[in-house]
Amino acid sequence: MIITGRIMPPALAALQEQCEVQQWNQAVAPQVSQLAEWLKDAEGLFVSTNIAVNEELLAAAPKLRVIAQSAVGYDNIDIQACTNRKIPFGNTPGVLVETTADLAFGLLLTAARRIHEGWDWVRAGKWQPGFQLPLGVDLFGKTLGVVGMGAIGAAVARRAQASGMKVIYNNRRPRPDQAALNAEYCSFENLLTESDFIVVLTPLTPESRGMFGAKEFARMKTTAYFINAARGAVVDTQALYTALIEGQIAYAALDVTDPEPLPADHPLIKLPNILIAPHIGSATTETRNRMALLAAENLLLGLAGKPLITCVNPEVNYR
Ligand SMILES: NC(=O)C1=CN([C@@H]2O[C@H](COP(=O)(O)OP(=O)(O)OC[C@H]3O[C@@H](n4cnc5c(N)ncnc54)[C@H](O)[C@@H]3O)[C@@H](O)[C@H]2O)C=CC1
Ligand SMILES: O=C(O)C(=O)CO
Repeated sequence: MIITGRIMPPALAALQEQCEVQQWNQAVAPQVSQLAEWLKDAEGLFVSTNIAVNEELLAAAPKLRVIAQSAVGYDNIDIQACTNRKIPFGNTPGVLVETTADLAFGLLLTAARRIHEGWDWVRAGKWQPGFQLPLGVDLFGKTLGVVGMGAIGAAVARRAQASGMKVIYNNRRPRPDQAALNAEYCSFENLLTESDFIVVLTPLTPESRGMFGAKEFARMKTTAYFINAARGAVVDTQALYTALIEGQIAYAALDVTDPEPLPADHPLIKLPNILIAPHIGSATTETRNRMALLAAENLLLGLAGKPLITCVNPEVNYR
């Protein structure tokens, strides 16, 4: 089997105990051509989100019987192409929910209270008597709009409610547990106009790609804070840049960008009203171990011809 990047040691050990493992050990993800020799004979593939599993890769790996990814989002995977070849694909839902919600809500709180700007001032020796930093904004009493009220969205909603915020949300459909969530379903258009803070947690799909563009930013409050912890391409980056420089919205906080990594000279980085984290939503030791172990378990099950625990294309999962 092949591992296309570095993975957490316990998961690596579990895989090495049971299979012959070929691992790509460089920081930059491999091209299909660089894996060609390994792919010819590989029966299992352990990937991460920085590699595309597409027709080209699958055609180079005729013996593949299972693919596992240590991430919940799978916009980098051509699921139909896997299904056509009867290859089950497993992701890692659930195990990263609270950790990613902490980061998304942490971005919201940090941006609202300008914690990162304050620290920059202190570190630069600018802390003088009197207060010269721009003031932050309160969370309590404000409205949070969650776009994509799935597992992580709901965990963010709970954090916001504990901070005294009202929560509204937009989803593909209203949630059956809406009363327990204590959050009101509303149209995408109304969410844009009513929210003081917007947190995006949808998967990246053909429908959600570019769903935040010039028209959507123009509808938001000029005081709105926009937080994206989903995937960079859900947002039109140029439109976000324009909205921030023209004051159509107040602030953005991003854990994901388009492109990724964001080049060091990218115009977004120079803006005063933005906070960007390098895609660290699930990046704690505990959660990265849980994710890698679940992916390793999926992979070993698939190789044994048994059902994967979390399979995105159940019609070809083993039975
Ligand atoms: N920043 C990071 O490190 C991480 C990012 N993610 C991203 O967050 C996404 C969500 O993860 P989960 O909450 O576990 O998934 P989930 O499947 O539980 O929730 C996704 C929700 O989005 C809704 N949705 C789908 N398309 C939509 C659309 N066009 N408009 C409105 N709502 C839509 C679905 O109905 C569902 O309720 C992942 O797909 C991934 O891309 C996930 C983990 C870590
Ligand atoms: O799980 C995911 O989808 C991620 O983005 C990485 O944690």
